[in-house]
Amino acid sequence: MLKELTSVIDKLGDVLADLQRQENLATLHHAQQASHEQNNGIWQKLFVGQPRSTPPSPSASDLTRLLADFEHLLGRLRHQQGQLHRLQQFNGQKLQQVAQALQQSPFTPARARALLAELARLDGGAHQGLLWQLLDCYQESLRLCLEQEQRSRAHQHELCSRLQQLIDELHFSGDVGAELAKIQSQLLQQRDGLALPPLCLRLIELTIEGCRQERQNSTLFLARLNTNLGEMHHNFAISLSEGQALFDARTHHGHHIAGELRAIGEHLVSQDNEQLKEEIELRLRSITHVLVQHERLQEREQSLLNRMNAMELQIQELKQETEDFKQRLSVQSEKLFIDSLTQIYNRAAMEERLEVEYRRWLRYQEPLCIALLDIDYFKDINDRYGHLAGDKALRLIARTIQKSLRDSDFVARFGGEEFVLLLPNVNPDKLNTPLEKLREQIRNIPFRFKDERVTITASIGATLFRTGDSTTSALERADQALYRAKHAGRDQTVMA
Ligand SMILES: Nc1nc2c(ncn2[C@@H]2O[C@H](COP(=O)(O)OP(=O)(O)OP(=O)(O)O)[C@@H](O)[C@H]2O)c(=O)[nH]1
Repeated sequence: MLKELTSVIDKLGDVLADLQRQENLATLHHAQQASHEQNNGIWQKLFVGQPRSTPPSPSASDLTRLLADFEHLLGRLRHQQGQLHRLQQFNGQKLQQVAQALQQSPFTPARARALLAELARLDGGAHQGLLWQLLDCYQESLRLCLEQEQRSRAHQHELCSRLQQLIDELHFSGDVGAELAKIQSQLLQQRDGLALPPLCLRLIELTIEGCRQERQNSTLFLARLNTNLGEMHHNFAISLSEGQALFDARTHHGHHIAGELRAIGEHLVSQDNEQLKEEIELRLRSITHVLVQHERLQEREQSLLNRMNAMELQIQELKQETEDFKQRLSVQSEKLFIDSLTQIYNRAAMEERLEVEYRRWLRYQEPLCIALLDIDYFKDINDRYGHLAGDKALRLIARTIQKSLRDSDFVARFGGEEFVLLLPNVNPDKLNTPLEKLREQIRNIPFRFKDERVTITASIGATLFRTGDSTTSALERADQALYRAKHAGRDQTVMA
């Protein structure tokens, strides 16, 4: 997919370069035509009547706008290409790790091993992220089968809900989509832990199948786009050389006419009458000949302009198609960075953003805070009011955190009931204030489960980046601070 995208981006780059050349030519053409008309205007009026007004070139007036649009589009596509590439690398590594762990496990059955081999051959593309999570669930379900019944029930429930969330993120249509929906409802009533591993495997198979189909569709779409761009590139090249040839010919004719007129002027002063008459007749025949050719050139120019009009339409259509494609890409990469339950950023997005903020911190040394927020006794909420109540609480808490932060701050669901916050450019002396305010806001959310008013609290561990820190060392320090907050009785903020 990335390869096809790269080739489309390259083609767009070619078309953009053509557009730029076309614009330069149009500008030059207009400038030279203006000066040419100024020089010969009087003579033209004398011999040809009013100068024929050339219809305004559509490309000249609209090219600048098109160029800016194309450049913008190209820039955004390149940016998205980079983002996708990094994310695919991350997900690819994760996929490899989980697959390796499964390969090495003595409990992995033959069907799963066959699927792992298939996965190694498949380029999962945009779905690598989901695939490694599904493999992770599968590994977990195998482990649950081997565990004691008592402990495994809660975990089994959790795993079912995780799998349902993952299915939510898959947007396959047709048979694959229908079977996924069936599995999702099976997961709702899942009682038997032993049935989970085969269900997981079926999910992985379906994801691979869906991936293949989606890849096929994307490849077809990109191939069509690529062909269209290729044709456009070709047409541009032809029009460009045709335009250049016409321009050269018109300039040549202009010089010719000017030369003839100059010669007439010279003869007027130096020759006697009879000779002068012959000379002028000869010159006029020559000028008439040039003017006929000139008319033909103008017809050719008119047809070139018509072709360019048609090409502009083609460009607009192509732009629309590329815009649609960009939209699809955006939706896809957004989905890759958004947590499906809470609709805030997920861990992958956090890792991207952390890198960006860290590099900015290294460069400008403005205070950067990283904080971990973990909901207290969340397991009790699940156990007492059910998993769905737990999910609802997570959604509300995520929304509360998001609302409480400044626009420049960042929050992501780190996993389970844990969130990570990045607060750039904070006042180190007043760092506690926004974090304590946030903790209070969570505590004051009016939860109501089974007609009971429930207070949910959170613990926060936070730290500022220090000289010599890496992203990992700062994150570990925030984690230790969170650990201390939990052990000191929860519902508090600890700075490290
Ligand atoms: N409903 C729901 N629960 C989840 C989700 N992800 C993780 N959990 C639950 O979050 C709970 C976390 O439990 P623990 O790690 O023991 O932590 P805790 O109960 O919050 O206790 P402390 O963190 O020590 O205060 C587990 O029961 C998980 O099942 C989810 O997406 N939805």
